[in-house]
Amino acid sequence: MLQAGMVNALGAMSGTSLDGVDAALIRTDGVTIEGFGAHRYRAYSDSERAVLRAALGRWPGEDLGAALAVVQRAHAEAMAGFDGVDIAGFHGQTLAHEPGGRGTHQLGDGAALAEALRLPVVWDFRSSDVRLGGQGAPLAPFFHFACARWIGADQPVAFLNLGGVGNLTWVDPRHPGPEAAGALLAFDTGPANAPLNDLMQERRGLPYDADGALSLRGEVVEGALELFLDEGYFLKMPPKSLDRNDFSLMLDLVRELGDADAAATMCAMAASAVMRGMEHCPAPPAALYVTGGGRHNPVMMQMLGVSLDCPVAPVEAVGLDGDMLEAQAFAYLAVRVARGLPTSAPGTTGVRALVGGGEISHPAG
Ligand SMILES: Nc1ncnc2c1ncn2[C@@H]1O[C@H](COP(=O)(O)OP(=O)(O)OP(=O)(O)O)[C@@H](O)[C@H]1O
Ligand SMILES: CC(=O)N[C@H]1[C@@H]2OC[C@@H](O2)[C@@H](O)[C@@H]1O[C@H](C)C(=O)O
Repeated sequence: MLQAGMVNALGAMSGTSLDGVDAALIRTDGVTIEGFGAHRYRAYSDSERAVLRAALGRWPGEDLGAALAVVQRAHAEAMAGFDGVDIAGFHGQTLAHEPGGRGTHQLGDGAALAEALRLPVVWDFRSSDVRLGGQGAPLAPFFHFACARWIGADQPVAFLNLGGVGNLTWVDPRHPGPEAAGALLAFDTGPANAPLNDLMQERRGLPYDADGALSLRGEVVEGALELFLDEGYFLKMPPKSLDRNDFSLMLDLVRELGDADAAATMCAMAASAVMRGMEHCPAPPAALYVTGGGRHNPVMMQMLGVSLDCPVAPVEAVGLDGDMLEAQAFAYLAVRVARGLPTSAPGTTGVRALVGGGEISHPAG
């Protein structure tokens, strides 16, 4: 087991948007963040993305050779050449997520990556949580607790990740640690960018609505928004988590709309899902800090700002890097796993007791 003390951890994340791999260094003992280091983004090529897209929804045992080769190559490239790394965290690519059913599937071979990088690699972070009755997601909340301390928060704050799917963490940093009952409440809010990306691909042949250019020109269609908010998911109490395509109905709801109105309405759906999610928070947070690609969409940000009762700002406002926060999270979690510390709790994934998820692979010799 890794001894207590500060180490340099390199984390990598390939998110549900399938855009590429983020890799980032942090210095931590798995409790406190001492500082952040170098980072890199390695994009998937169009052909690599097509291979990964075709593998979505597949489970271990199915034909995944081509997708696995893409994941391994992209991560080996993204994570190579960083100086002074002690340990690595490898999330893998989520292909399927069905916590109450078949489980959760992150494609990736940590043992092979440990050989390629010649580093100890922590991987398969979510399975044990699911096996013990948890959602297996979100897992960033323990890191968010450390971030709240790092930014000097002395009252509850919230972090919102607007990735393909949205997830919200409410943190009370006055507790002694993230494992304390009541320190964290976290869950997936609903779809964020994934359906908007699918719309852009379908109608414009573009991967996403860059800087909200199309959404800015549209009007929100209230009828479609109301139908969306009728979904039972929003009434469900946390814990709750989503697969990328759980809300494919969203595209159907905007099918008859013009491109700009459809895009604007989808932004409103993502923002309203967050608004509904905020109702679950035990107390209003002092601020909501937004991370993930959606913070670059001014329409989504503006809608959040007007609909929430607390200040809304990108995480950069408090000195964090919203493009790298998830990669940093899996670096931090890798150190926790290696030190035998928990990575999820009843308030984050709904697991019955504290769980430290993840396997550790060491390079041979
Ligand atoms: N400049 C921009 N303008 C508008 N949207 C953007 C911009 N940059 C990124 N995005 C959106 O953010 C998405 C990527 O976000 P991010 O990298 O946080 O997602 P992810 O990590 O793949 O997803 P998840 O967190 O669900 O696993 C893009 O697919 C796009 O929809
Ligand atoms: C199963 C899975 O990969 N879930 C992701 C996804 O992307 C956002 C949201 O859905 C969140 O639940 C999670 O990722 C973040 C990093 C998390 O675990 O905290």
